[in-house]
Amino acid sequence: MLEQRIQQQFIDSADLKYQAAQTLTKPISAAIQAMLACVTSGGKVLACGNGGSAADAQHFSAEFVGRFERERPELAAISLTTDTSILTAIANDYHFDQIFAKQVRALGQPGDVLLAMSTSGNSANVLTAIEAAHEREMTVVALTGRGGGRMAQALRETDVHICVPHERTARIQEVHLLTLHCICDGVDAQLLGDQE
Ligand SMILES: O=C(CO)[C@@H](O)[C@H](O)[C@H](O)[C@H](O)COP(=O)(O)O
Ligand SMILES: [Zn+2]
Repeated sequence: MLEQRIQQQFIDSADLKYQAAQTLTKPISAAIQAMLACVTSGGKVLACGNGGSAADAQHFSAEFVGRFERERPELAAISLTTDTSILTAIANDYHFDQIFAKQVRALGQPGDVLLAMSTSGNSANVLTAIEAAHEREMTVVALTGRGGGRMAQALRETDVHICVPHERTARIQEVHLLTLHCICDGVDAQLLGDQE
């Protein structure tokens, strides 16, 4: 019974990945172009999300700043989920909804990219970060699921929306992680050429 349950999780995750390969290829390609244009013109990616998506923001920033699979120049990315002094001060003095938005207003410059992740598309602190990014003339790359929630309405035409066609947070997160690795791989390929 337990083993069957485990196998079903693998099957569901793999099925969703096959399905998402059809629908997400175009927006992921657009995200790669947006991030490449940003970092090659002196910009940076600011990444945010809650819970598992906070971990994804950090995972992504580590691969941009450190490396992904190949040696290449460092790429500018900052996860907005890591500084506990900033996070606790903003949540304590203002509101939890502001923890990312105030950092975006502090650090964001025109031409930077906000990588905004929410499986529901409804996290208020991610939504306010998107508004702040628009104020700063940044492009938003949004990773969502469940139809995109309120984030789908908040995005502009010039933004990129990668919406995983599923309802379950865990499955959506699994495709988000694959998407982030596709972005790292695509940016590296554009910078260094296709690997032989
Ligand atoms: O990782 C998980 C569940 O798989 C959780 O930590 C999850 O990320 C948290 O419940 C988040 O607060 C969910 O937020 P969101 O994806 O709806 O924006
Ligand atoms: Zn999770």
